Amino acid sequence: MSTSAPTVLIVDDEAKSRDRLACLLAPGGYETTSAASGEEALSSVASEAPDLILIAQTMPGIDGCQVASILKADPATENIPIIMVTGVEDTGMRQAGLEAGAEEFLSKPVDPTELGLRVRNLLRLKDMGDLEDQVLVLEQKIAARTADLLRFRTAMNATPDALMLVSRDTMRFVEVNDTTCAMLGYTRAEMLSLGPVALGAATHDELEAMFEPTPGGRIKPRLSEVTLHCKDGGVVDVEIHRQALLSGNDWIIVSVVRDITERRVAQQILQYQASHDVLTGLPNRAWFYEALHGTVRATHSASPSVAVVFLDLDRFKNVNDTLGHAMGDELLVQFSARLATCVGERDTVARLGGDEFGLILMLDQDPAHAATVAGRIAEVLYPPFNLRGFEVIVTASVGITVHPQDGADPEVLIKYADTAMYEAKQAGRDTYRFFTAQMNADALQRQDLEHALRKAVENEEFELYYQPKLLLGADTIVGVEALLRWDRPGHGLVSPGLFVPVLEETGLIVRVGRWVIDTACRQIKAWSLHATGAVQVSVNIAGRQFAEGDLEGDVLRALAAHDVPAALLELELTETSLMINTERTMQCLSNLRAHGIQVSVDDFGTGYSSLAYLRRFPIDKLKIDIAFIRDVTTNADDAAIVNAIITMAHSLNVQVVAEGVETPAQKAFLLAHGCDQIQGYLVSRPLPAHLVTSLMALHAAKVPVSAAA
Ligand SMILES: Nc1nc2c(ncn2[C@@H]2O[C@H](COP(=O)(O)O[C@H]3[C@@H](O)[C@H](n4cnc5c(=O)[nH]c(N)nc54)O[C@@H]3COP(=O)(O)O)[C@@H](O)[C@H]2O)c(=O)[nH]1
Repeated sequence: MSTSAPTVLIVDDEAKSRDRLACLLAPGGYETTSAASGEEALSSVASEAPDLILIAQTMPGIDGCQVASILKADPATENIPIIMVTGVEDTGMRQAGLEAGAEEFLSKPVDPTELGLRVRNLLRLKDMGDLEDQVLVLEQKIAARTADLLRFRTAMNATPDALMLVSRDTMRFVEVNDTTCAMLGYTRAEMLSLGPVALGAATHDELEAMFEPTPGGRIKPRLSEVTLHCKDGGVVDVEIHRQALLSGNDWIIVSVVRDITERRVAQQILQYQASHDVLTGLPNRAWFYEALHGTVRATHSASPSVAVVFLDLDRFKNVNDTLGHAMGDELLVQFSARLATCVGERDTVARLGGDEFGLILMLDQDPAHAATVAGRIAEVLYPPFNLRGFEVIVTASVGITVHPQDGADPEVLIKYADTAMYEAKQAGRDTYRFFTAQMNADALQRQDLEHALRKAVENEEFELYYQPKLLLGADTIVGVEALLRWDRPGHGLVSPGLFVPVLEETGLIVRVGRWVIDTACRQIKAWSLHATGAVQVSVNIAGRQFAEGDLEGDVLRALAAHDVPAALLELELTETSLMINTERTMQCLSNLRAHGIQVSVDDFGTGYSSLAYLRRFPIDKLKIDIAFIRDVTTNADDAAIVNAIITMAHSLNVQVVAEGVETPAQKAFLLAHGCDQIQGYLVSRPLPAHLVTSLMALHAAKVPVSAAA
């Protein structure tokens, strides 16, 4: 509704009438305009619509009725009230005017009071009509806005993500969806009284930073992962995608918030699996290395010094081999639990792989604390492990190195701990060793030896020497033992006592052992073709040759390749190698023996087996270890043991060879007690094949063999 003066358009072809009407309306405060014809009236309305029209019914050209019907037919002008002014009091004319759309009639001469009343009433009615129209328009707008809002809310609530709109002015939420409320446990009203800062979603500064444009003038969206606080005190991990937007004249931040609890849990599980050992639940090697790097970096703040400890279970392989892998696993699980009780809260225990474990110990003051822990480990290992009814006793070898005294680099510390552990093994197991500089020198030397041995295998730097065995009583050479020799370039002959253990540890013995068998068979053949005649040759077989190689195949192939009778080859095995991998070893020996190959047990007496135990194996000979022969003539115990071995072996139909016989007195003792053969420096040192050939020739010519040696 207009607040300015109402406008009235006066239409009449007579100027006098127009003026009179204008005069009559002036006191009412109306603003009047005039038109002299129907055409002029229509154009005036088109340019500016009046609030009311006073129009003469009869006019030349377009008359009052025509103007009325045109205006009433147009929605833009249909609401303008029209008073038709007529000079003719005629019912037909009046009816035509009403039909054309005029609201009122006035007769000329127009009564001023009536004119005033009719104009006022019609304008009031029009105002009311305008108001209704406006209310209607407003209602329509409100309905449209409500529908918009509903659509917006429905859309917001339809997404599984939480949506939050934040006003920049207040830094509070101005709109949130149902998911937000469900996620955080607040009602919508409660949410609208809060802001992102209160939920822990961001700091005020971080939110303000959202509005900083890039150098190119863009407001960039941001992605972040945070933990939101819920109403009940709980938390929820979320990923928030934020974008600052201009909404009308206000800036808002639109945040799309996604619950990533499941993703985080999955990540944590993956992380755990990547850093922990599945079997024992202990941290794994990768984690241990990472922890050691971190500890060494922080040593000065965390602890003045740190011990790195490597631990290896002794003869764990035996448990796997004899009781099976499931029992081996069970042992590792039980051991891990015991090990964890040996360290403090700040220390680390990890499984490095197999039966190898690593510890990082915080040594507040005293490096000897590491020795205390090693002692505790020995103690917790003392009670036997119960593996589904089987009682198993286990010991461990422990190597310790201390940072920063021994080294600063984690890799070096790990190497040193490993070296110290190796030394503990070498010292007889079930003990611990602190790393020393000498150990490092030894380790480097061993590394050098290992490297040179690998080259020796490639370059075929090995040779076989042979040591004769004498048949007691007859004093004839009945065989020889093949002994490996290595002429190391630049070093000369290296003692087998030094390099054979390295060949065994590295597994190179499998390849070298195959070469020994082949070379021995070639030599048997050579002697068979020589005047000396056939000679039985025994070769030493290492335990790993049973476990890893194809010993049976190697032996049969060598015999066939050199066309050698099986009876001329003897295999010498230590008691220990017989006890490892028992089933496989026994099967292999039985098969070879079935081909006629002889089997002898070397170094007898140094292991823990009894003769009764050895009966299970298909063996032909026992070689009494040099340790019992050395003092056999002076030590009553050794004499008794040797005597007992000879008697028991004979009762089992097994021949006896005495090793390391150096004196005629030893020989006499052994002859007197029924020993079958002797081997030792008294007969001959190990010799190259051609010298053994000469020795056998001399022997055949009845030259005393001791003189030839
Ligand atoms: N798996 C393999 N092991 C092998 C092979 N060749 C040798 N070896 C083993 O190396 C160890 C040391 O051997 P070696 O230095 O050759 O010593 C042998 C003899 O020289 C020594 N011996 C012989 N008689 C005497 C003696 O009167 N006194 C004395 N002090 N030593 C003597 O004994 C060694 C032979 O021992 P054994 O094998 O137990 O019969 C040694 O363990 C070898 O077995 C190989 O090819 N494979």
